[in-house]
Amino acid sequence: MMKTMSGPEEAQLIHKQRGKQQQQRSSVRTGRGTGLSGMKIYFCGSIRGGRDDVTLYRRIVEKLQSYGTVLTEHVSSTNLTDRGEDASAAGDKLIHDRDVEWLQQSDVVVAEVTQPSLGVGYELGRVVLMKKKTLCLFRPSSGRTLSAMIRGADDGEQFVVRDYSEDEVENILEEFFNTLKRT
Ligand SMILES: O=c1[nH]c(=O)n([C@H]2C[C@H](O)[C@@H](COP(=O)(O)O)O2)cc1CO
Repeated sequence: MMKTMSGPEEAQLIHKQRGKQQQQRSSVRTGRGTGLSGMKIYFCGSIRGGRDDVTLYRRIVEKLQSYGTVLTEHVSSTNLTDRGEDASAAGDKLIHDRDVEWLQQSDVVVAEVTQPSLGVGYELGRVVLMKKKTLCLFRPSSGRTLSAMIRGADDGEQFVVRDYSEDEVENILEEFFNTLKRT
């Protein structure tokens, strides 16, 4: 279980995040190890909404890393519990502000929306206003019905919702990034 952070620990977290951002900026500039010349990808997946799909998030992030830098790689970490990165209110503000900044920096957004999550819903609402190319992935086999506020936001172009089964995930991502190459 993750504990609440002290002031110095929080400062260390910010320092680590800044380092990561700088590293990401430099790999984006060089395009090293990236498919679509250093694309920045924001991946959304449930954290406090429940971690049932974390192994699938890992698979998605691994595939996304062949196309660019995944700003939110931590979402797919099996070490991250449903308590999130930090339980204190100060930590929450850091997480929120950092993630909104990453959303703004991102070129494309991919969200796994099967496990309902307030945070993912919020991120997608912000992203619609930012007019970023967005792919939402939903598994009907879960027995859930996706929120109308996500399914109904599909405009067939900028914001797309795709039903899929787990075994197709890599192919669907390939298809999506191939269409980006053509646009
Ligand atoms: O610790 C966190 N770190 C973090 O980056 N997030 C962001 C990224 C995820 O796409 C999304 C998950 O939201 P939620 O925790 O409400 O399920 O919010 C959310 C939390 C915890 O809410």
